Formats: sequence, structure tokens, C-alpha cells
Amino acid sequence: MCTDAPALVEAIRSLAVRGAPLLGIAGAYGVALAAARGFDVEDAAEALAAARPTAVNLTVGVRRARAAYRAELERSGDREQAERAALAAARALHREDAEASTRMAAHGLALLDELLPGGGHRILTHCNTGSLVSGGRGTAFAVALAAHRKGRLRRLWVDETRPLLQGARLTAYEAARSGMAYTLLTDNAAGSLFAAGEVDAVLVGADRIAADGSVANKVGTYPLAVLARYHHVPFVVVAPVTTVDPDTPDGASIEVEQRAGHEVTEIMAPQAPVAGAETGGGIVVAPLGTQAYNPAFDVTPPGLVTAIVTEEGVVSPVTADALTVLCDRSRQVTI
Ligand SMILES: CSC[C@H]1O[C@H](OP(=O)(O)O)[C@H](O)[C@@H]1O
Repeated sequence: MCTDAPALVEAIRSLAVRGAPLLGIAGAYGVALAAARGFDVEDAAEALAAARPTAVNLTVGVRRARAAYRAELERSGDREQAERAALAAARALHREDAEASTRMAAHGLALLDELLPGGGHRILTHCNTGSLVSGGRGTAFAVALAAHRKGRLRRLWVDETRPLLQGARLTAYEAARSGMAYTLLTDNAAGSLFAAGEVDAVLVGADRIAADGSVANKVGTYPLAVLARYHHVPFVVVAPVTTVDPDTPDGASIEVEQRAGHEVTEIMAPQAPVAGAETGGGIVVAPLGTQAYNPAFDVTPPGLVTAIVTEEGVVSPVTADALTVLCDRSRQVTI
């Protein structure tokens, strides 16, 4: 339970709180929390927004609550009323995300039925995109859940998602709890599933979608897009409009978060690493001193994306014109 803004910043950095839409909601509540606890709201907003650089929703949520706080403070000069305005903005964002999740699930299921008319979808997903990252039932996982509830999901292939295992730890949990047929696999086993013709479509989330349609998502997403293209399998990104960032022109402009090497050189235990410790607290699987490359995300070019599903509908193909419409919509719903 985060009782103050610095604790929430650390929870976001350590991925105790994670997942693009939820980061936006948490960021907004963090601004309201800072105001209520007497922290400097501007400083807290900056720290929260900087906690993880790739997920644009974090910035969106922080800006939404900060704008509400500033506007009310200017209007009434009353800090308590300004705190309430920031909290109201956070609650509104929470509700909007829950509604967006429901609408994305409906649009995504309709797209799957159009792309895969035979039903019995075998869906591969990466990382975790369910209710643990959302005010509702999530993004990509919400589509798989909708298919399951309509009896049209034959199997959910769950990438374990190294190094932090969001798939093995979280998506498998959500799939089991929902009663859907699912199978966990190592990330490097996905290729053989495609080769065996066992994947009908790929469904993933996003952390930032650039104005040209490039998609930043958990590392390991780009190889799935290449495999999907090679094997003529639809590759579908599911994300709220607020994840589209008009101010990031292309994939090369997306800052990809680089994380600590110990997340790779150790099999991480669920608890957060002890700050300042020589290791991350996990089981060391590489010689001490091993350097590790640990980007948290990778970027998929628009040409490999079959469709982007938002709460506003489906964009396919992913063209500059189509993204212009999404960017305009994003500007309307963000500050
Ligand atoms: C659709 S939000 C989930 C999104 O966020 C994950 O990243 P992280 O676990 O580092 O927060 C991953 O990229 C998912 O696709």
C-alpha cells in the first residue's frame, strides 16, 4: 500500500505497479496522494512521470491530475479543493479506462471473428495485459477473455516473458482464474509454435504508439511480429487511444527503458530487490560481474502490424492517414 508519492514512484520503478493503462491511473492517483500528504505537487508529478519513460500513459495520467489540481487551485485558491479536483480526475481516468477496456474487447473480438472466420482461435500473447494493468479487464487479454466467454477461444499461448516473467506469473494466473485453456511457453519456443501452424493470431498490448504507427511494447514483441509476418498470421495490437502519442513522430523517437542487468543475470524472486544490495536478490544464473543487455521494450514498425484495436475501433492497415485520425483523437482525450 503506497502511503506517499515517493513510495509510489519506487513501486512504479520496481514494477510492483505496472502496465501502461494502470500506470496512467496510478500516476493520477499519485498526484492526488502527493497533494493530500502535503508534498510539493509539481515535484511529485515530475518524479512520477519520470519513473518509467516508455509508457506514455503514465505521463498522460500525471498530467491529467496535475492540470485538475492547478486549475482548481487557481480558481479557488483552496488547496483542499484542489486536492479533491486531482482525486476526481484520477477517478475519472479510472472509469474511462474500464469503459475503454470493455469497448476494446468488443472491437477486438469482432476483428478476430472477421480475420479467423472458423472460430476456435488459438491466440499467442506476450507479457501481461489483463485486469492487473487496467481499470477494467485489460487490453489484449480482455479480447482473449471475450473470445473465451463466447466459446471462441481454443487456446491461449502464454509467453513467459523474460526477464521479469509477467506472462508466467501474471497472465497464467489470470488465464487460470478465468477458466480458459492456456499453455505457458518459453519466449524462445514461440517460433516452433508458428512453424507447427499452432498460432492463429498474436494479440499484444502497447506502451507507446508513435505517430507513424510504430509500437513500443514489452521486449520480445518485435520478434513475434516478424514471425507472424513470415507465417502469414495476423499481429494485432490492443491499446487505448491514450497510448497513441502524437508528439512522438516515429519508432526511433521512442525512449526505450533500459533496466538493471541483474534482472537478466538472476532469476528474479517476486519481491523487489533490496536497494543497494550487490545483487537483485534473485538466484544468480550468470557469473558475478556479467554484463547484461536489458531493454524493457522493443519497437515494432507499423508495416508488421495487421491492426491496432482501440476503444474507438480498429485501424487496419496501419497507415500514416489512419494514425492521423488516432493522433487527433488522442489529443482530444489527453492534456
Ligand atoms: C497494455 S499495458 C501492458 C504492457 O505493459 C507491460 O510492460 P511492463 O510489464 O514493463 O509494465 C508490457 O509492455 C505490456 O504489453
